[in-house]
Amino acid sequence: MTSMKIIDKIQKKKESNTPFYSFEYFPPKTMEGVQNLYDRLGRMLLFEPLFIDITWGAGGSTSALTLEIAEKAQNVCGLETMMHLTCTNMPVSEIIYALDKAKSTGIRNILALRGDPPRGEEWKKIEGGFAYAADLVRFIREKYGDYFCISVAGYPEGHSDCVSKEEDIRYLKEKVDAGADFIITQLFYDCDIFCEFVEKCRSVGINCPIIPGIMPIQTYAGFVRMTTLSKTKVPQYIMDNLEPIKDNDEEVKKYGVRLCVEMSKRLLDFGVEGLHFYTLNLERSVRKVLKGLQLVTPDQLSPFLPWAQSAAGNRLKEEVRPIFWQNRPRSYIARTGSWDEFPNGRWGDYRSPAFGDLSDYHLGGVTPPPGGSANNNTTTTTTGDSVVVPNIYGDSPQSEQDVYNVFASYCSGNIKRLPWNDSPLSLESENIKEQLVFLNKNGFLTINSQPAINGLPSTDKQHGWGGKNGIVYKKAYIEFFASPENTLKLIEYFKKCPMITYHAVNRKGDSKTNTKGTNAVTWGIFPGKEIIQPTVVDHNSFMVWKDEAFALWETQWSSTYSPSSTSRTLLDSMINNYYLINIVDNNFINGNIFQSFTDLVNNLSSPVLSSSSNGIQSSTTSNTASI
Ligand SMILES: Cc1cc2nc3c(=O)[nH]c(=O)nc-3n(C[C@H](O)[C@H](O)[C@H](O)COP(=O)(O)OP(=O)(O)OC[C@H]3O[C@@H](n4cnc5c(N)ncnc54)[C@H](O)[C@@H]3O)c2cc1C
Ligand SMILES: NC(=O)c1ccc[n+]([C@@H]2O[C@H](COP(=O)([O-])OP(=O)(O)OC[C@H]3O[C@@H](n4cnc5c(N)ncnc54)[C@H](O)[C@@H]3O)[C@@H](O)[C@H]2O)c1
Repeated sequence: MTSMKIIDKIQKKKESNTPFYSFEYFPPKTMEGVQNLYDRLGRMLLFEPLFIDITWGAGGSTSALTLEIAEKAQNVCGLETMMHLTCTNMPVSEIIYALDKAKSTGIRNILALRGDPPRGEEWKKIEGGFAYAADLVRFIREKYGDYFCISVAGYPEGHSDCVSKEEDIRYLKEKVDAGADFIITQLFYDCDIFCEFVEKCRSVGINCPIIPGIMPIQTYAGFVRMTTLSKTKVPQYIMDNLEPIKDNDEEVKKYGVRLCVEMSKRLLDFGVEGLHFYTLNLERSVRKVLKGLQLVTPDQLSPFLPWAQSAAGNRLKEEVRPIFWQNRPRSYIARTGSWDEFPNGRWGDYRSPAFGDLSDYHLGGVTPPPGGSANNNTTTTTTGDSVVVPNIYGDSPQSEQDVYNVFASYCSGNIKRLPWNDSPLSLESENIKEQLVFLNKNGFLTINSQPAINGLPSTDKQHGWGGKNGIVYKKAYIEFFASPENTLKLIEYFKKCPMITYHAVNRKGDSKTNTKGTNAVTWGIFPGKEIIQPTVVDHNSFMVWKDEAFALWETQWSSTYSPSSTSRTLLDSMINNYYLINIVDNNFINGNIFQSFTDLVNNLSSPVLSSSSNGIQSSTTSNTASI
């Protein structure tokens, strides 16, 4: 395909008086995700977007992949592609490399950005790099003349670093004056704010197209977390509309589509040339919005009917939902690809194209603060170390038992968050709270769990999911850190428990497991549907998650102490030695996942005779509920 400048394409659309739309994608985290993104790009090609664009990971973390995907999208998929390029950590030589590479592969469109800082850091200009997007635009024009069409970012609510909206608009004008051809805005949910922004831009002489960035709401939790972290204004009526349906994922998605259609109509009436969709690598909602706006024909939609997908053999792979990320909102937002196809899915499938990296600029570059940064104090410990005390986790730990007590305090509700858990235990854990406290006090440091459920109404307040008239099931699941000694003892114990499956891995990657397969841990039966299996435990995802899990321990907790402090040394040693383990009790009818821990604490090295050991004996269990 001969590539074209997007600004010329916009001009042509304007002449024919037809609105356009475009789709943003990000580089998926895994190679399987990348492969599936290509499939998805191929399918979305049928919608005939004016262009697509590929983001540049925070701090250049995805630069090679961004270049590769942009090239394939342009040359293999035949999509007009715009590559994002940021200044973060980029010396001029690397900027030239990226632009030369783009040029040599036929890409003619660049979104020039300052970029967000790498996770957990403040933005800094590097030696020999650029400080602002305007400098990058100027540089591209100087070195490449008119070859590239350049777009830049605009912020209807003002950029998070800016002193005032007026000043931000002045800097936006500087980018346009430096040679930018058009503007794409940050997402927003209040159209009035966008319209005022455009009017202010026009009043200071910004005359180029200003394209609104739109993100369909995919899940209630994701939406609330994302808009809170990025401080995006949400009109009250949207929150009021979501309130009664917030527990019904399918309804939330449908509302997200309706809202997007309404917003898009308003924006088109206002006179925007086109709509830019933040797809999060998902296709279903965007497809429905385009259908709602009558911008696509039935022919363009038909290949996406369920039977066509099934014939392509994609169904099985799209049903996989690893459980590990359930407590991580940022990962959760970036990786909820699976929710697209299965409204009850919890966490990203590592093979899904929507399985992304942690850095999501839609959060406005906001990284949740480490453990106590919001309320840190410097103090001197009994050992004389001067440390920053993360109040949020209590006093600085001096022994492993102190660390155990922090985890236990979280489960008993005295500490509100842990590095892996942004909010307190959920209602789902109420009946197993005491057992979790016991585990943690004894050195099994839990970060995730679910109790066994043997058939409860899908509307059950504590355990239900997925809307009305269903029946839901869960296998008991616990994920925790444990010392190498405790890990070995547990593994020995599990040799006599055929119904227990586990995966254990330390930071270095030494892994132990008694299972290879993908294990369904949550499923539901709904009228007129096949079994819905939203959550699985899966080895490959676990291995990806373990890097994040150990990194969180370090970045959110141990690194908040000074390097020579006792607490830092202690935590670092635990991080380097402990195993991350998940166990599933496959006997969801009468298993007792906590038995093994009680036995170990009581120095019993194997089960006496429990339901988990033979899989058939019935016992009274405190963690199983039935209809
Ligand atoms: C459509 C879109 C796509 C994006 N894609 C990515 C991506 O792929 N990867 C990524 O990491 N991030 C991305 N971002 C996020 C963006 O990189 C961040 O918001 C970043 O913090 C600002 O980038 P910018 O290009 O808007 O910066 P700039 O325009 O340089 O502005 C940055 C800040 O500096 C201020 N400023 C500008 N010029 C001056 C000056 N001369 N003196 C003083 N202050 C000044 C501005 O008011 C603003 O507060 C995207 C944002 C949008 C809206
Ligand atoms: N619960 C389900 O099976 C299910 C299924 C489909 C969809 N959903 C939807 O997914 C979203 C989130 O669901 P969720 O309830 O599973 O998410 P969650 O984040 O509340 O789940 C994490 C689970 O781990 C527990 N946990 C957290 N920290 C822990 C720790 N340190 N030690 C031990 N356990 C800990 C929590 O109490 C909770 O039970 C909701 O919108 C929900 O409707 C849930």
